[in-house]
Amino acid sequence: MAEIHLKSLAHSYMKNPNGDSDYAIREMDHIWEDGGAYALLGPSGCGKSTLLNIISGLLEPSEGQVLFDGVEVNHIPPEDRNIAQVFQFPVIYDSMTVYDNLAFPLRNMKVPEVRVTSRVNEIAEALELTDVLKKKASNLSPDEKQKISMGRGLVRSDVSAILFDEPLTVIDPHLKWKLRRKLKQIHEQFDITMIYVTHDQLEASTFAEKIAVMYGGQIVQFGTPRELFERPNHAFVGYFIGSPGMNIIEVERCDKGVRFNSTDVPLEQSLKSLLDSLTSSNVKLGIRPEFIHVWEKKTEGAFECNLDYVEDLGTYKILTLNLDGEAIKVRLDEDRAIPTGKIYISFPEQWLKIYVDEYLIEADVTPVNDSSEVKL
Ligand SMILES: Nc1ncnc2c1ncn2[C@@H]1O[C@H](COP(=O)(O)OP(=O)(O)OP(=O)(O)O)[C@@H](O)[C@H]1O
Repeated sequence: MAEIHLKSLAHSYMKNPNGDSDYAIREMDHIWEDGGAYALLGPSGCGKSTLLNIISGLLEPSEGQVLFDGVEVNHIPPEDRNIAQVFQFPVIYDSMTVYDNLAFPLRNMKVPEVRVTSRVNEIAEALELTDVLKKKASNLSPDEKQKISMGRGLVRSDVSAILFDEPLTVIDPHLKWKLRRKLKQIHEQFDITMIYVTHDQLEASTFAEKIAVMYGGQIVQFGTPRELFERPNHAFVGYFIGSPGMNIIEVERCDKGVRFNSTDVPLEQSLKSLLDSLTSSNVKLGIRPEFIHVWEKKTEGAFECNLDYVEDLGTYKILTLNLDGEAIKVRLDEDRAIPTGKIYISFPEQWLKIYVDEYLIEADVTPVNDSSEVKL
């Protein structure tokens, strides 16, 4: 196992890059600690596969270093890096039995057959493949095939890390959840560093202890699911995490705090002072739909809105409100009645976030309580 350190790492597919937009990975420093279960989450094209391929050695970075336990591996080929990679589509030998598929990486390394047998049986049991060990791989379902791919990564005891590149893409939705749980169990059992690439926040948060959110070739936040939800460091994280994502409104400074159209939103004094000390005019207000208070009557500090429409999603409802020309999403529990007539909303101070040049600014930093699970 190994700690994976990406040091001043950047990658451009171009020979002579000229500016940020020519880079698939913009300069980053990041450490994946030994034995962690991580997700790399981000939209299509943000650089996830490029980063994974750099770690596995399929791609050499154009700048910076990849260090395994402090040793640079930039020029070490994938087969000598002790990294297993599981791709979207299962990489297995269809004509071989499941047993021979799992044994293949060990036999390649000339591991004695007795040890091959015990390791293959151990991995097959962990992945619930014992009953199909003698079957030809070609006769199996896509999820069983993907489990063989995972097993081929796990079977080598010298593996430093397993990288999963959207491994559940070809799996039926009802089996995805089962396989994710299995992966989590496997991580606990074998204690291997795992990095799981996905663009699906639910997959990321059910698998990973910590999630790296990528956007535009950079890791914009690395944190627990709760940290990403309660304190998005970057406006993109606010928008991308949560269903629906954070309400993000472009604002300008005013006497009390910030303003959009003719609506003034007061800010707590220390936050306002911090905002006033910065010069950028790229200022945004963020508030999660879950944290907005809904009132049925005019209430001090609450804003009057019109209800545009309601989506009933069973366990909760999403209201789309019009607040002074801005569409604001509010999430209400199923047992809350939808107010009729005018609706009044307020933004509790602790959940009101201010972003300057897309990054969160905070006057008082209180730690996020990570003891309970977060629902995304
Ligand atoms: N071989 C390549 N040559 C040139 N540009 C590439 C190559 N591979 C990827 N890119 C570009 O690099 C950027 C990052 O791509 P990458 O595939 O790493 O993103 P991703 O987050 O994995 O996306 P997806 O989820 O769609 O696979 C994109 O702009 C992409 O077009």
